[in-house]
Amino acid sequence: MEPFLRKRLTFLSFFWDKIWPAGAPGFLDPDADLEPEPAGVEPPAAEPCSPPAPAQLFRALCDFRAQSAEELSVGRGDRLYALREQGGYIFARRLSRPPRTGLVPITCVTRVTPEAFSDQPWYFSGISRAEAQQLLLSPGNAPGAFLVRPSESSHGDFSLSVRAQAKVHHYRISTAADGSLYLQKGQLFPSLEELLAYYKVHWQLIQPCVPQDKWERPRSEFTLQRKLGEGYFGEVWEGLWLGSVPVAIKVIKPADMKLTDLAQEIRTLKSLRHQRLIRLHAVCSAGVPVYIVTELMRRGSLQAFLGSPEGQALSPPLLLTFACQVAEGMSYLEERHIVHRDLAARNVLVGDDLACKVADFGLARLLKVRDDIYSPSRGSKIPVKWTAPEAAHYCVYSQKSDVWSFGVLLYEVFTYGQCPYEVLAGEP
Ligand SMILES: Nc1ncnc2c1ncn2[C@@H]1O[C@H](COP(=O)(O)OP(=O)(O)OP(=O)(O)O)[C@@H](O)[C@H]1O
Repeated sequence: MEPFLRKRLTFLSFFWDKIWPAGAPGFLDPDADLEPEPAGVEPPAAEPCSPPAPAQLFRALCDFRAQSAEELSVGRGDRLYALREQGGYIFARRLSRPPRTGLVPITCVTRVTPEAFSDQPWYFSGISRAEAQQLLLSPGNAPGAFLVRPSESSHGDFSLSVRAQAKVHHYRISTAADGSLYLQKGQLFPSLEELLAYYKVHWQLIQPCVPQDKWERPRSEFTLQRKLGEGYFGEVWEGLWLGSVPVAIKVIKPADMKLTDLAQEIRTLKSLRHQRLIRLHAVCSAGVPVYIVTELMRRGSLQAFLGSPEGQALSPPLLLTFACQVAEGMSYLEERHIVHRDLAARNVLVGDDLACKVADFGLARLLKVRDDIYSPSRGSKIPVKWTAPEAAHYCVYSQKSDVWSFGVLLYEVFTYGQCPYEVLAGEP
């Protein structure tokens, strides 16, 4: 009865709380009727069996007043669960306020993605359960500190990690069939914000976790051993971290870079993690030159590798696996709304096991602040042969211009590293 009423009449939650007080009064109670998130594999949500894909959740960007019986009035911030898309509308169920269904213009709504929370102090994207634990137990955080992170095993769901004295508890935030969120069965909320507001009161979630910059390391921990190459942003060195871990160290030329912009880009790099993207290990950004420390890819750039005797001997099916790996990395960037702007075989790196990883995805965005250099009027610094016409002519970079560059990269891959449009003078 209670779960049924709570689920159907969410707007009366205050009233249900009076009749059925919350399951976890006072401080954190790990034995409450919760979906604890066990280490390793998270349990499937107990109810219901088919939660909606995150792509079906929308949020209203503005107020919209229904003009006809088929339309649905929404207020800015309302959460909507799209049942279908229909021309320029979504036919949706409103999750906030009294639930109703109807048509809402697609221009008034935006899909809810984890990135939508990136401004929230409690939302930590791209961190694992173990990292959340380490962070919450670090000095600077006290009992009651909490954070929300994307679930590692259940795509589209979230997990809540909460510090209680010297322990951290992890709870799965599940999504019900109608798009509502819950920690305790039957205790449904239309949005993550409302769920947290409720548990802040009932569980004393005291303050969002204070981030520790685990990437920031002293420069003395790194030794430069061998110069690997040089690009627009500076030199790249093979080196050792704490005398033993092999790493690649990009030594940023201070002259060309506004440090505040660089800091913003480094923040982006820290939030991106995918097996097909170069992995950031550490940053030394106190003082100059700034070091950006990444995993070392021993076979260097894909372009150079394809031109080497070993590369020239590769079979076409292997070349196809290279292209697929790059596509996977780029697809992840697209999901995160990052435009690479400089995709080319020279910016893909190859590891010992022939794994390919996309590199320079964060730094390429600094082209925005290098307009004086990359603008079409100044011309020569644009990698013209890889750049889509609208980007080259009007500086309009998008996922579509990245797809253009990917096409050129395919040419490089299947010609074993030949330069595209070889008849055209000028490089690149
Ligand atoms: N993580 C890495 N592991 C191994 N080698 C690397 C790594 N990163 C870069 N390199 C080597 O250093 C060279 C220079 O890299 P960098 O990213 O600075 O310049 P680029 O990509 O060639 O040019 P630009 O940055 O101007 O587009 C690369 O061609 C590659 O051979």
